[in-house]
Amino acid sequence: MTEHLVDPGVPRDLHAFVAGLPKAELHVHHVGSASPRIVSELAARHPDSKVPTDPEALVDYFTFTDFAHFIDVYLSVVDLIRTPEDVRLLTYEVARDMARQQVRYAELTITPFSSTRRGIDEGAFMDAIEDARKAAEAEFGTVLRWCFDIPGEAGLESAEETTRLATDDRLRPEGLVSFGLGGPEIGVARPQFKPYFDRAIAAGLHSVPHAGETTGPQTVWDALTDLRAERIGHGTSSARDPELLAHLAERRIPLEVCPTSNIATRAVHSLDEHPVKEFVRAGVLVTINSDDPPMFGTDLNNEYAVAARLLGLDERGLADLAKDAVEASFLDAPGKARITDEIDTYTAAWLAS
Ligand SMILES: Nc1ncnc2c1ncn2[C@@H]1O[C@H](CCC(=O)c2cccc(C(=O)O)c2)[C@@H](O)[C@H]1O
Ligand SMILES: [Zn+2]
Repeated sequence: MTEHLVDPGVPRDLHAFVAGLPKAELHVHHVGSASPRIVSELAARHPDSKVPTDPEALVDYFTFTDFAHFIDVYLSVVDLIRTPEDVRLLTYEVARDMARQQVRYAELTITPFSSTRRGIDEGAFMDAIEDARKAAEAEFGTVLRWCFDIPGEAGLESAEETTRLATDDRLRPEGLVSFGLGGPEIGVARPQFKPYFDRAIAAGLHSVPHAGETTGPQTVWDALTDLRAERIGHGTSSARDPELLAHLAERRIPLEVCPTSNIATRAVHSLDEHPVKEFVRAGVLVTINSDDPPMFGTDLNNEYAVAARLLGLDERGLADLAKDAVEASFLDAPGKARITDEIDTYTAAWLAS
């Protein structure tokens, strides 16, 4: 964890434990993971961009007034990715940053529509992410899988295009495991995307839409009923509906909780008011994630430290949280067993020292 991300409410040795803990991340966006280092490199390639390259100016640039402002800024970073080589660089360097945090496995949410509509050739796009995935696994030991998401606000044209890219056997990349829906929720009702999710699910993809991040619990119900969600991106407003919490707990539908993101986009007022405690109390399977880490001034290790503070966890509690993410992932059984064993071995050695 970088020095500025030390949560003062968490003991230093717990931070050190988290830094070395093998982890899986299930909710993290491709473009939203571009660190200042990566943004600078991309901006140097495309100097006409309005995105600042200086890390200090980026901190201001990445301060959001609300969710809509966040999406505007997000799209300005999307505009920096113009060639298949940009896509490859971003993907490979994001994996390097993950490996530094002992992330062994990540499902990275990619919005291919945003790149193809900006003129990147679809085949070259797929080759770029796959090439980076294979290089990252070989060189950093981090296994990447993809979730292709529909940018809902871009309309049904984007839903059609994303579904085509995710299901056409000639295009669909080997690393693709799931299908999502992102962007603003207000005015973007989930049920209209049912036919697209039906096609993606029929093609063998898992359903993982964002829901209940910026709208109420009905959006989560819609994601469950119409989009057959197997996990929910955020699901923050589920806390307002006890029946929904009971349903999520009973069906073992995990929530992909991203605490700092919810504060940065002003979906939740403060960390102390974050409903993660209520989720755990209701027996819902919680996974901890970073969403768009550099844009929110966080990283996955910091999100685990925040969770430790909000949930009162010690080393064993944090190891259980890390194992829950592995369990909720779409990794195969031997892959899950390998990371789970590694978490147990690491934790036992730490506690014995
Ligand atoms: N916390 C988040 N919660 C939700 N989504 C998040 C979050 N973080 C990142 N995203 C990403 O933002 C994208 C938004 C893209 C979008 O709205 C849009 C609209 C119109 C045109 C275009 C275009 O490309 O031309 C794009 C989503 O697809 C998603 O992957
Ligand atoms: Zn997200």
